[in-house]
Amino acid sequence: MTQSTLKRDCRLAEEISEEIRNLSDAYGNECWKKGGSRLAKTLLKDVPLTEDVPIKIRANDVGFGYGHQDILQNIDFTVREGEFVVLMGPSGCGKSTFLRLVSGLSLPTRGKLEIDGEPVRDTSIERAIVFQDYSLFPWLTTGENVMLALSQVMKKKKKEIQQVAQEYLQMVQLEHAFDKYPGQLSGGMRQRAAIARALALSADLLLMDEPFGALDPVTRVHLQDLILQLWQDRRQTVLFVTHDVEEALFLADRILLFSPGPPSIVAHELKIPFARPRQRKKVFQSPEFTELRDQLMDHMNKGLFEKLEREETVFYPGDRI
Ligand SMILES: Nc1ncnc2c1ncn2[C@@H]1O[C@H](COP(=O)(O)OP(=O)(O)OP(=O)(O)O)[C@@H](O)[C@H]1O
Repeated sequence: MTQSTLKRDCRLAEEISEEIRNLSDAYGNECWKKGGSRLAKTLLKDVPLTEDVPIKIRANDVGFGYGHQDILQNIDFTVREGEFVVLMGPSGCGKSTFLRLVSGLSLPTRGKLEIDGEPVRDTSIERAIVFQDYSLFPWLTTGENVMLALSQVMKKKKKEIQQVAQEYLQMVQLEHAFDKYPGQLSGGMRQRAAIARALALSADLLLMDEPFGALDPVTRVHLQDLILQLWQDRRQTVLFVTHDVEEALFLADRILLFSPGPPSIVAHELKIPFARPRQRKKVFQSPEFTELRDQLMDHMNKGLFEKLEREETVFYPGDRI
């Protein structure tokens, strides 16, 4: 063994023991399974996604409808562990509906939807979701909303849980709102509180439905960077819905574009080649960025114009809120 490999292995051993200490502090002994999987992800965080990475979500001919109206049809794709996948498509095409299916809040009316090789039958603490309408408990303060989520995954005393909740609220610049009720917050603040609550769960799968829709541009940029930073550290699998083309290109490994529908299918898939960790300026100024943005806009416009040619109603984002 050379001196440099010895040094490298010692450093790795130090990192492993440090991580084990952190995990044991954070979760206690009951949660070693979860701790072990986080440890593996932490150690593998800089390893690129390859075909060898296990499949997290598999949709096989998935369909869903309300009554006689089919909303989603023949949805077929896989998402690998640790992938950041963005879902895009015109308003009303079924992106939120698909997130509900993955979360287990609704079940497919046809086809198979699996997570970790098991059919989705119910909701799970391993799947954190940020809804468009924030859905905080109005009778709890902002801090209590985050603490409630944390108490599901941390076996700790109230004071420690309170401290961690404060840290998550600080991440979304909301530490001053700990004792305020959701009704006392602005829409953007409620949205940030819901994001803090979802992040606090450290779930394997993070489902985000237009999480930055109500935010001002500066806060939006801050939260995009935060999500990417946390994703880089934790390597959660993320499904993220947005109407913002630039946001999608900056965040995603892959973009799935739904057709206008209903019923909608996954009409196009775009792989995003920018190296990680990503630097905003570098990405936005690259020639590939402009090319990908134009490609994506072309695909989105094509779907909409086809729909108009069939003389169907086209909805705009926000029409249905
Ligand atoms: N509870 C419901 N009952 C009947 N139809 C519904 C219900 N919820 C949603 N829909 C319909 O399902 C379709 C898909 O809605 P969904 O909210 O999934 O679209 P979306 O792509 O997320 O839209 P947006 O971008 O506007 O949020 C729409 O036509 C909508 O009207």
